Amino acid sequence: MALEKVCLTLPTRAGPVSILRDVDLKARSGQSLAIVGPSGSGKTSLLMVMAGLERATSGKVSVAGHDLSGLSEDELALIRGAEIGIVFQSFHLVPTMTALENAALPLEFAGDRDAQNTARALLEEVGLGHRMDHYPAQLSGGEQQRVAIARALSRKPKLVLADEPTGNLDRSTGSTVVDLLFGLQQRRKSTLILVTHDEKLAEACDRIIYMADGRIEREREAALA
Ligand SMILES: Nc1ncnc2c1ncn2[C@@H]1O[C@H](COP(=O)(O)OP(=O)(O)OP(=O)(O)O)[C@@H](O)[C@H]1O
Repeated sequence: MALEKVCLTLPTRAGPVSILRDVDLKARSGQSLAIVGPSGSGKTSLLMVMAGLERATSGKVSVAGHDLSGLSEDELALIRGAEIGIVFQSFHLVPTMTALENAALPLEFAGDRDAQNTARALLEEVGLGHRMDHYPAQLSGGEQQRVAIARALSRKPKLVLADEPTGNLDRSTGSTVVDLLFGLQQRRKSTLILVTHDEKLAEACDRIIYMADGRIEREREAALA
């Protein structure tokens, strides 16, 4: 994943607002990065640009060797599905689908005939073998987040983006979810980029990126790296 001189300017009633300014960032496969910074500093916007959910106004965004800037919406959607896994704070599961159906969804979309079996194996891997046929409302927050992680990682994406993945969870459930996320990321050698306000979680990543006012202010290696 590489960002070169990425700027994001969005129109508002009060005129254009500069959200990201000249952001340069590179992350290798197998690396984990924490994006930290005050509220409104542009962390989520940065994640959205990396995910191709928001188009950079200028600069270059590359994911798994693809330059996202020149792509059509359809091409972007294909690359997002194949190369990028996204985990949100609020789990975004489909309420009318079971854990298994939710986890299998990206694989079904990709036409994978083995979708159900792969999803079943993934749910076992995240410790939910006994909850496959439960609906999201019948699962705890930590269990729902584990389904969301299984779903995000089902197509073995090279880039995993997580926005406050433990934000809605208590400390102990949060740390189970984090261990799982890091474990899967390391086994798959994917790049993990997460936005967090949790210092402990940031220190568990390889690098910590500090954002302020739409810019990368500084970065350092994490203490535990
Ligand atoms: N669609 C939009 N239109 C205009 N301004 C926006 C839009 N989305 C975000 N912003 C502004 O961009 C800035 C960065 O927002 P962003 O959500 O990326 O910050 P953040 O660092 O993730 O904040 P938080 O920690 O509170 O989630 C904020 O000032 C926000 O008000």
